[in-house]
Amino acid sequence: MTPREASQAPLEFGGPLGVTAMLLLLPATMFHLLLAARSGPARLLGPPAYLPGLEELWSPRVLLLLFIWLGLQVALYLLPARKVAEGLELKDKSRLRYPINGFQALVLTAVLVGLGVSAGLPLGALPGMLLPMAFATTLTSFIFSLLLYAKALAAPVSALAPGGNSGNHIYDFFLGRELNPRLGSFDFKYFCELRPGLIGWVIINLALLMQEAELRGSPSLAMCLVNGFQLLYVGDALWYEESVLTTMDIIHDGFGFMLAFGDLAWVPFTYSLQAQFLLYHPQPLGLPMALLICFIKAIGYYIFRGANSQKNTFRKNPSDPSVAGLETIPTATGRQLLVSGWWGMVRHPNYLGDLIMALAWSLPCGISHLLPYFYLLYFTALLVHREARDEQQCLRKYGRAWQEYCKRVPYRILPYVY
Ligand SMILES: NC(=O)C1=CN([C@@H]2O[C@H](COP(=O)(O)OP(=O)(O)OC[C@H]3O[C@@H](n4cnc5c(N)ncnc54)[C@H](OP(=O)(O)O)[C@@H]3O)[C@@H](O)[C@H]2O)C=CC1
Ligand SMILES: CC(C)CCC[C@@H](C)[C@H]1CC=C2C3=C(CC[C@@]21C)[C@@]1(C)CC[C@H](O)C[C@@H]1CC3
Repeated sequence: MTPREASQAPLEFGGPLGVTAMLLLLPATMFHLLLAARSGPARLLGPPAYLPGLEELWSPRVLLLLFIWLGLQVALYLLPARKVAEGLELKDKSRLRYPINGFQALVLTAVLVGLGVSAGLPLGALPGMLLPMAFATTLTSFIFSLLLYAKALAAPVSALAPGGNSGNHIYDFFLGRELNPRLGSFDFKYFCELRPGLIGWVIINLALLMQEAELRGSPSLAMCLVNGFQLLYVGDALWYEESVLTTMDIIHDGFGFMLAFGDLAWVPFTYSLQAQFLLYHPQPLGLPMALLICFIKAIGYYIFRGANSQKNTFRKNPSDPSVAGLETIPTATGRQLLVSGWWGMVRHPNYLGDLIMALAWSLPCGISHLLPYFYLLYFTALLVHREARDEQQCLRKYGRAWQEYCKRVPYRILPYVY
């Protein structure tokens, strides 16, 4: 790329050195977690009990299964949608169109899996295939990201992501050079963000529950809670699918290894860690404690959904009766910022709700091990970093109005603490 074409956007994630470390560390962490969950001591820190050989990781049959899964999700994506939504305006003033049929894909997948299981599909065998499945998915994500990068090299400058065209090949491969890579109307980033990984996570959880029921006669209360909570989270994401169109992943980040690996491999294989842990380390859970955990989950969900819906309603129609009475700050762009309601409590109330829910997902696993709390730790780091990135973008977008908002609402995620 000539220097004229390279973007001047500041480098993120520690620049080329930082992303090289992440390229290696992310898959290594995922495999460490998969191995630790099935090992006796289930240690989050410290070396794994053993290192699997290639014969344990590589299976052409599992690769075929992965492609069948991806093919099924592509087919469901291409089915007629109840609605086609428009994305935000792009640099060239055009808007892309996106099918809103993610929830339909979840329901149809559940129906197909249900039919398969009643016809003898051994879903309980999936937990035994997680290692080769994660290996096949990592390999697929890597090759897919290489193809995306090669495609992006031929893309016009107007199609590039603001942050992923620094001119450094490794950095751009990791962050993603092209903003919205598509084949015809098929949008790779939008498809990957919400379908194969997120729905795959629910299926892996269900398989772990079925395997537990096979081993111990019935699924444990802890396993049922983890399955129910995470199904609610995925169902909610797909029900409100349209709101993903305004996230930084869609409007700002390119589609490279970070999101391809994150969406396809990281989400299903690490977000299912609590259920994996419970299969190999059953935890007693009494009814009073279960009720308390449900209460924590309900508070988290109430804040998460309340905050996200309030912002989405306000962005779509500021005169909607449910948000019309809220106090706002005008900005030079013509848009307004909410300064009362959920968004007057902290600057990221939705992150607070999400973190409370993350705590509720780990609590059914007891407090004897740190491993099931990995998601909470990782997610706190992800959201603190994401909040800082969003803050920079909002400051660029809204200038003085954003500074005024920060003065009026001084805390970022946790009132009076952070
Ligand atoms: N489980 C997981 O791994 C992850 C989950 N998430 C969840 O996904 C959801 C979306 O998160 P994310 O995309 O990071 O960010 P948000 O949904 O919080 O969106 C941030 C944007 O909201 C707008 N905004 C900020 N403050 C205000 C205000 N006061 N009034 C009106 N608009 C405001 C700004 O955009 P603009 O003004 O342009 O509208 C800002 O860029 C969250 O609930 C998060 O918890 C996110 C990442 C990972
Ligand atoms: C492992 C890497 C360092 C980072 C990978 C990040 C991705 C796993 C996440 C980036 C943004 C995400 C969002 C969601 C899932 C995780 C990823 C893909 C949601 C779909 C989760 C459900 C919420 O309701 C919406 C989220 C949007 C962002």
